[in-house]
Amino acid sequence: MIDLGVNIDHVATLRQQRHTSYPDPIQAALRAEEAGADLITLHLREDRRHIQDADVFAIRPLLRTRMNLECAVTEEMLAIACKVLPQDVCLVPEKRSELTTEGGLDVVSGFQSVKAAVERLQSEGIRVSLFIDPDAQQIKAATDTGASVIELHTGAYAEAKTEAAVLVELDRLKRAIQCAISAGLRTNAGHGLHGQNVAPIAALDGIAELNIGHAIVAQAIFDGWETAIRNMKAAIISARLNAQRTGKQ
Ligand SMILES: CC(=O)[C@@H](O)[C@H](O)COP(=O)(O)O
Ligand SMILES: NCC(=O)COP(=O)(O)O
Repeated sequence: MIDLGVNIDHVATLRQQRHTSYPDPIQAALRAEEAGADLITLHLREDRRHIQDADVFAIRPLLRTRMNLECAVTEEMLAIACKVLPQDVCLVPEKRSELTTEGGLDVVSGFQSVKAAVERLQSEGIRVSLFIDPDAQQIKAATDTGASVIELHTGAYAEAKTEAAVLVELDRLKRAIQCAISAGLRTNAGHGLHGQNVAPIAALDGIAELNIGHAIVAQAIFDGWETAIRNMKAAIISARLNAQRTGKQ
């Protein structure tokens, strides 16, 4: 109905803070699957601030669900992805100085390099997703690269400060979903989602998967890892069922 991808990046952030061996992202991934994660998402950043190459290689054969590897469109990352062979790769923009991924990949400006990356990954049997802003031009360009999936960046929605601004962002997302679905794209979403803001996004018919990390790791401090995942999954499924029952999105 709607998949939950649990992003384990910030389990690794905590480990890297002290260069200890714990908390272990491998254990986080396997226990996330037990708690109901439909896939495991992890972002191998160029600066290796959280997930390390060894984590990606170790986790890949152990997963019973699927791996969604997020990475930048660089020769180094594409070569790693072609060695790891995750089921999904999500191509994301990266800025070294950013705290987190600030916006979507500019597929319009970087069309040739994104298209070449999509073709290279697909030739290895990897499904490719493009992490983009909810924008019709970006969706058109994403479709033209031959990618079959997009992930809509929900950061602007998550950061909207007033009710009116939230509604504007939700409307942008709704229009983007319609546009993507008409183009035949599987449409995922994520970034900045948490227990208090996830329901309106999960309710949007057409969203196939939500990727959520930072808030689950944060909530796990209070509730425990598995409970935080189970509660997030219950929240998104209940929002979707409620929308289907009432016809309201
Ligand atoms: C691309 C994306 O949205 C995720 O990778 C998520 O933001 C977690 O990683 P960072 O916090 O390092 O951006
Ligand atoms: N692609 C978004 C993602 O994987 C999770 O983002 P966040 O929940 O850590 O902000």
